[in-house]
Amino acid sequence: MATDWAAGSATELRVLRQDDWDRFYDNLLRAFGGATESDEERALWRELTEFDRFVAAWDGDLVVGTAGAFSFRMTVPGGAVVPAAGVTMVSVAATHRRRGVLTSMMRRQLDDVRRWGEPLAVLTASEPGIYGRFGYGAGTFQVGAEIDTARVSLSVPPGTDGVRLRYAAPADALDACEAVYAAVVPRRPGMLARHRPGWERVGLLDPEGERDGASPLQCVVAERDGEVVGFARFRTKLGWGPSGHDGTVFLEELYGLDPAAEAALWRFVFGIDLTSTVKLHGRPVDEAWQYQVSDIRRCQVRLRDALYVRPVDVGAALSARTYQVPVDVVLEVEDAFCPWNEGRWRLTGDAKGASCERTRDAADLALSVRELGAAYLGGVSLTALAAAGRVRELRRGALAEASVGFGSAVAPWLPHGF
Ligand SMILES: CC(=O)SCCNC(=O)CCNC(=O)[C@H](O)C(C)(C)COP(=O)(O)OP(=O)(O)OC[C@H]1O[C@@H](n2cnc3c(N)ncnc32)[C@H](O)[C@@H]1OP(=O)(O)O
Repeated sequence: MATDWAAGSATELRVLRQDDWDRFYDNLLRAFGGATESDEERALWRELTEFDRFVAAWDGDLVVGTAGAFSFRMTVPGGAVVPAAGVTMVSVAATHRRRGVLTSMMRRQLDDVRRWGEPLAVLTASEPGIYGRFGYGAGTFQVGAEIDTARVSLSVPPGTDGVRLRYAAPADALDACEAVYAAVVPRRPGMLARHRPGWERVGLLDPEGERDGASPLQCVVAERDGEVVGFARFRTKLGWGPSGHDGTVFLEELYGLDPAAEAALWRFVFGIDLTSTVKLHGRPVDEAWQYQVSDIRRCQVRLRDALYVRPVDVGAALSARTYQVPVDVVLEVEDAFCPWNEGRWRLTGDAKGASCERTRDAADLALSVRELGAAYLGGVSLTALAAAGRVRELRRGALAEASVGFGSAVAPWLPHGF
């Protein structure tokens, strides 16, 4: 069995065995505050664990560190769905913190991802300060909002009235909802294809302890001509104040195959009787509802970092996506943690395809792999990163060319955590 040693600690890394999963997971839960969770949730995460891609750090017979990498496939600009290691379940016991255990797990993991031939690693971070040193850049952002639906109305596009809505038990509608999800995946960079059975059930987890007094999960499906064209999952919590009802809708998921299907679902969510607030989180930054509301200020929109992206094989990652306009630039890449990426790469590409090869030519832009990760999905502009001092233009005009090329007509979006 392969082993590594964390610098400065007597901690050994081993691939996770089935028998050790409970100890692995208990370390993770404790690091996240020690909350208990339902048997159903625990069983599902065990089912989703890809044991040969997960490691535990051991101090003698104690699990003191955990990390895993799901074998995701992620949409990239241009619509290709590309292998990406979904880094997950990272924890170090507080008794063993700040001794390099995380660093040793990240070292092992990125070496593994390279060996598996996956060009990208992605994650959602518990704290934004942790992963930059390992080459991850924030590549997608997401919108949360608290909408005063007593005062904010929604104007909807033609065709919305032709969409029929009906309630369904979330589990009964699962297959139809999954078909909608699968159809939407190629449309936005950052979306994850359901790569293994079980992922479709993550959205149905509904532990009572996490409802905070709200209803069990509800589901409404949108249909046109008998076909399911969208769905929303949400909870409601009714309340009564001195002026009457002040109920809230907690929106968990909403997908539509076309603008009218989406608008019908949004209109429904805005209009549920006895509610006057809609709270939502994790939505795309460019979603249509923001341009359909009568008063965006009363929606209290806020932005948050979501998916962190790390090119593990710069050449493969940059040639897997397409570019909005033709680009021909030499990138000088700095990557201290994965030195195989360091040096100059010539990227040539357009909306049809791309190649990215080693070169000795003079560099046009200099940046670290973290900035490349941030810009990769098209949601963070190289021009903005240059203004922040994180990208250097070495040939006049190269920044604008690359920045437009790397952009995406639709904002990248990570629809769910992992
Ligand atoms: C993808 C996911 O699963 S995200 C979930 C991450 N897990 C959590 O947040 C659970 C609670 N926290 C923990 O378990 C741990 O504190 C961890 C995993 C964040 C860090 O583990 P440690 O073993 O203490 O990290 P390690 O000692 O390897 O630190 C490496 C470097 O990162 C820095 N670092 C570690 N944690 C943090 C942090 N939360 N914020 C900023 N910097 C950090 C260290 O200071 C160190 O910096 P240096 O190299 O300049 O000295």
